[in-house]
Amino acid sequence: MTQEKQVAVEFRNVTLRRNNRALVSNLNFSIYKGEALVLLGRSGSGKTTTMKLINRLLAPTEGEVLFDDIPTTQWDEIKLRRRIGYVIQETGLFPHFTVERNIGLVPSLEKWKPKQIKTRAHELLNLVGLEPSTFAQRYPHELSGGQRQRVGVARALAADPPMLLMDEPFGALDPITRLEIQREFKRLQQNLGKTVVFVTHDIQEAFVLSSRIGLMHQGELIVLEAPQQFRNSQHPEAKAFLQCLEYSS
Ligand SMILES: Nc1ncnc2c1ncn2[C@@H]1O[C@H](COP(=O)(O)OP(=O)(O)OP(=O)(O)O)[C@@H](O)[C@H]1O
Repeated sequence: MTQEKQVAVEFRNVTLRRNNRALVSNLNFSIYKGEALVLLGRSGSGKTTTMKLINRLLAPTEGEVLFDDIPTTQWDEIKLRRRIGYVIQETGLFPHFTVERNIGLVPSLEKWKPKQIKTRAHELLNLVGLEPSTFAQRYPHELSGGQRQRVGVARALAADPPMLLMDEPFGALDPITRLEIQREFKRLQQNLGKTVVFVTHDIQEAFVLSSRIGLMHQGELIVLEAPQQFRNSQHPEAKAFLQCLEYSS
């Protein structure tokens, strides 16, 4: 049975300029519901800018970004961001809140009952592989980097948003923990059916996580392919990235 792909986000002729310089130009692509799209590219290629256009931390200078068929500029900002979890490298956990309270932040803003928030926080801790009785009452500084990232993922999932944006969330981890958490996250993403946009400059990570890889170069999206097709790309920038894989294998 072939399933009709449903569009979650669409970029239509999107350009963003600052001081007469285009940070991203002429972006035209769709992100499908349930997929894991990895934006890959060198530092400064425009990955983070593209991501921030989705949750309207930035707005296009030209063109439009549609979330659920409505331009982001027409969305109520709060409502839009509640539908889009956001995980960044530094996790942004509040240092003076326990793990449980950090995870329950959005549910408490949405006025869930305390008992319901606690149950949800514990459910999510289990989901990301942290034993609630050990971790729920700890503070962020009492966790390792990998554990903090897991809490960051749990927090982003707390109110069950259909979409997650992840900006190099595993960048600071040692390679073994990183691979472990990448694999777990991939499984989690597939099981939960979330739409994920993931930014990285690490092609190995792109191959572990993605259903499609979008390669950015100088503010443009130059290749957008499933990993198998990406491997055969003849674009010089794609070949430069693929060479990094050869060195690591
Ligand atoms: N607010 C801003 N004002 C002006 N220029 C900016 C702004 N934010 C980013 N830029 C520039 O836009 C370009 C793209 O930046 P962006 O952060 O999107 O790249 P990136 O691919 O995510 O890089 P990295 O991997 O280093 O995080 C860079 O040249 C950056 O210096």
